[in-house]
Amino acid sequence: MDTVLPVIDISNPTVEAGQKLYEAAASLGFVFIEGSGFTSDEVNQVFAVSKEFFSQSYDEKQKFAISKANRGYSCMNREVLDTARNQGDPKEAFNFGQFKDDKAMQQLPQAFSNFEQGIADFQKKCHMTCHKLLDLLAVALQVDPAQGGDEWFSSRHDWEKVSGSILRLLYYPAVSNSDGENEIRAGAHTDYGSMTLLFQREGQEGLEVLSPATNDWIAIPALPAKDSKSCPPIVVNIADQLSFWSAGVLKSAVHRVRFPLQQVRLGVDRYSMAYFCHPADDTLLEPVPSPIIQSLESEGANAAAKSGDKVLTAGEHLIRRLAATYSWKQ
Ligand SMILES: O=C(O)CCC(=O)C(=O)O
Ligand SMILES: [Fe+2]
Repeated sequence: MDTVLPVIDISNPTVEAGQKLYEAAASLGFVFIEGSGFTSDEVNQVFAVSKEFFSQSYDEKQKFAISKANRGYSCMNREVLDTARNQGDPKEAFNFGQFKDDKAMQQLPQAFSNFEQGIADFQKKCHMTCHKLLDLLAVALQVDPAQGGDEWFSSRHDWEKVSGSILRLLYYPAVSNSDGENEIRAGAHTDYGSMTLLFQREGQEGLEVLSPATNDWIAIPALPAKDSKSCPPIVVNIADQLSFWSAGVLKSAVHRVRFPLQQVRLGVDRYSMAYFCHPADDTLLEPVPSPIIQSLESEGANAAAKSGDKVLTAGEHLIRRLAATYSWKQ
């Protein structure tokens, strides 16, 4: 399929699929994947409970207000993704932290506690999809087999270990003013972790990526599913920690959400879901043993290692970023 982004079938994770993923990750940093194994039913069920939750009153939702651990409900205008704009995003979100033995480690509103197993399964499947993508990237980057090879990245994203990984449900209410087209729904930002999976719905577009080559905003479509059983292609983007780690070889692209004119006219809401995959908190963001990455001595983790500075862990890296977004004091 020809779209602004390549669509990579990962049902058969061949070296060619890995090469294609790597090329996309090293250029725009955004790509579509299909063949992930998610069914349309699985995805629709999570969208359904998301809608149920967000349709409740402010007071009801505020009972689960976001904690310093980055879990819970973030209300309209709470989050300032683009700190240069100094203006909150007109969107709502609910963050699920990690589950343990299929149980949430946070208090859940009823819309979600009624479907706890479904959310736990969905989150784990997201994480395992990221493992698959990380393995494909490690192959393409020729990571030294003696030091972990294909599993160099995924072994640092152990599902059982504590990490900043978050499943986030997002709700962007329709805008009523005619100038809505110019409204930014989620300010320009890069994501913080290793990579993000983004589930969108047809007819609710709005995601845009800044092209490093032309400095233009590229509208990302919401593609239809290839058959009635599978979910639509999922957007994957590289995030800051993987970019830093790979000495900038993999690109963490700036993106934002606005409402295209057509959506404003129709008055549609946008619902999306993002899985932010992070390394385990205690992972050292040290140089990757890849011949492609090692030569870049003045970048990211390579430069930090060379300067003799303390090597940051993924957990420390994340705390710095969250403090900026939510104006927390460190
Ligand atoms: O809702 C979207 O499409 C994107 C959201 C996003 O980029 C984020 O929450 O980091
Ligand atoms: Fe994002």
